[in-house]
Amino acid sequence: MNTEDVLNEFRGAGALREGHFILSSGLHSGVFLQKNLVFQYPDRTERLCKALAAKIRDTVGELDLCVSPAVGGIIPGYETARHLGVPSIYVEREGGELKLRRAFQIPAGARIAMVEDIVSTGLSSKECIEAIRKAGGEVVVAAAIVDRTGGRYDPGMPFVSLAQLDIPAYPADQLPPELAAIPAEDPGSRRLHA
Ligand SMILES: O=P(O)(O)OC[C@H]1O[C@H](OP(=O)(O)OP(=O)(O)O)[C@H](O)[C@@H]1O
Ligand SMILES: O=C(O)c1cc(=O)[nH]c(=O)[nH]1
Ligand SMILES: [Mg+2]
Repeated sequence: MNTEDVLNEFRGAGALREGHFILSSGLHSGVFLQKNLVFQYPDRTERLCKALAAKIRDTVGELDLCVSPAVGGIIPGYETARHLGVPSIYVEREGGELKLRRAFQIPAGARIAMVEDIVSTGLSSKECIEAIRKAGGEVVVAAAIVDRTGGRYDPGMPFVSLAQLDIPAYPADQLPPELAAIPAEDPGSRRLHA
C-alpha cells in the first residue's frame, strides 16, 4: 500500500479535510486527516493496518506487543496487533502526561511496536515511547499510518509509515491570510479536560 492508496482510504471516508485546524502540537494547518472517520469502517481499517503490520514485520521481525497513544492510536494499534498476532494496549493522558493505566502490564523483555495513527511533529509518539520506557518496556519500532513530516521524523529507532506527506503547519502568530480568515477547529484530545 503506497501513499496514494492510503489517501484514497481517507478520501473515501470523507476524512481528508480542508479548513483551519489546530493540531495536537498547537501548530495550525489547512489540512487535517480525520482518521476517526476512516477507523469507523472495519474494512478500511483492516486494509491499512494489515499493510502496516506487514511493513513492521519486514522491518524488525516478530514483535510481542503493540502500544499506542490514546485516543487516536487505540483502533489502529489494536488492528495492527491483530495482524501481528500480538496483544495491544495503550497509554492515555492523566494530568496531561501519557501513562499506562487500567492494570495494563508490559512483560519484561517484550519487543514492542509503538503504533500511532498520524505523526505530525512526532511529539505524541515521543511521549508515548517515553511512557513505555517509564513502565519498563523496550520499543524496537515506531509505526504510523501517516507521516506528515515528509520523512523528517526520527524517533531514534526504525520508523515505519504507510504514507509520507509533507503538509505545512504554522505557529499561531504566523498564519497565512487564508487560514487567518477562518475560525479554527481543535479536533484532537490533547487539550480536552474533564
Ligand atoms: O506528531 P504530533 O505533533 O504529536 O501529532 C500527532 C498526534 O496528534 C493526534 O493526537 P491528538 O493529541 O490530537 O489526540 P487524539 O489521538 O485523541 O486524536 C494524532 O492522533 C497523533 O497522536
Ligand atoms: O497533528 C495533529 O494533531 C493531527 C493531524 C492530522 O492530520 N490528523 C490528526 O488526527 N491529528
Ligand atoms: Mg493521538
